Amino acid sequence: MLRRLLFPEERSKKSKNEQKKSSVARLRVAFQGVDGAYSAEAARSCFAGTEIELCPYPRFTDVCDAVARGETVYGILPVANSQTGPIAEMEQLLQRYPLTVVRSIDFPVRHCLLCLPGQQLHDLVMVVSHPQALEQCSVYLESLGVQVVPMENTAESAKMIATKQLRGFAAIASARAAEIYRLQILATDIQNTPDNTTRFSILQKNPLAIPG
Ligand SMILES: O=C(O)C(=O)C[C@]1(C(=O)O)C=C[C@@H](O)C=C1
Repeated sequence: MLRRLLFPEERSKKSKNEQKKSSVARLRVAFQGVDGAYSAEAARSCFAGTEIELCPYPRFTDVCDAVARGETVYGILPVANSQTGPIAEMEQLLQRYPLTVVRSIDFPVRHCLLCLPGQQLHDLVMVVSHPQALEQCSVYLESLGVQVVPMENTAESAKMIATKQLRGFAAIASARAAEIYRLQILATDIQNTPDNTTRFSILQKNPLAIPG
């Protein structure tokens, strides 16, 4: 107690060290896209109760590279969807990289239509999103009758609309992406099937063998 009073700087040094240690100890998980992507949400749900550090990468192949190089302990990939089936790109990546699927979860994917605050359905000329999300919402999109443009990631599409303040644009993404990028939700549950789920797999380079 007395030492703390006499040397307060010692305490702040220690807490900085502790902070450093805890951030090193956190499990790094690579995902494709930006915050608010379904991959990130699925990783949070998969590691619920464990402190993880979500590490964004632009492409799915970068996620595999990050795990293969040891930059992150885990990576997460969307491997199949309840409506559209197995995702070919992921099957190829799983064959190409010497990585092991250590866990898989079926994550509910509830797509929303997001735009700048104040915009209405009749203002829209273009909808952007990941090709998988566009396919999963094809019925709704046909009814909208606007131009559809594929992008790398659902949350990235939302982020682009917010950053560039794109009027007349909407993104198909999660409700979480709307919150993060301060967009308005024009419609919810726009996927073709109400119980739409995507299977996400967690990858690891050298999983520890369980003794015994
Ligand atoms: O774009 C995202 O947010 C992703 O996580 C990718 C992805 C996919 O590739 O299937 C994940 C879940 C949904 O099925 C739509 C898109």
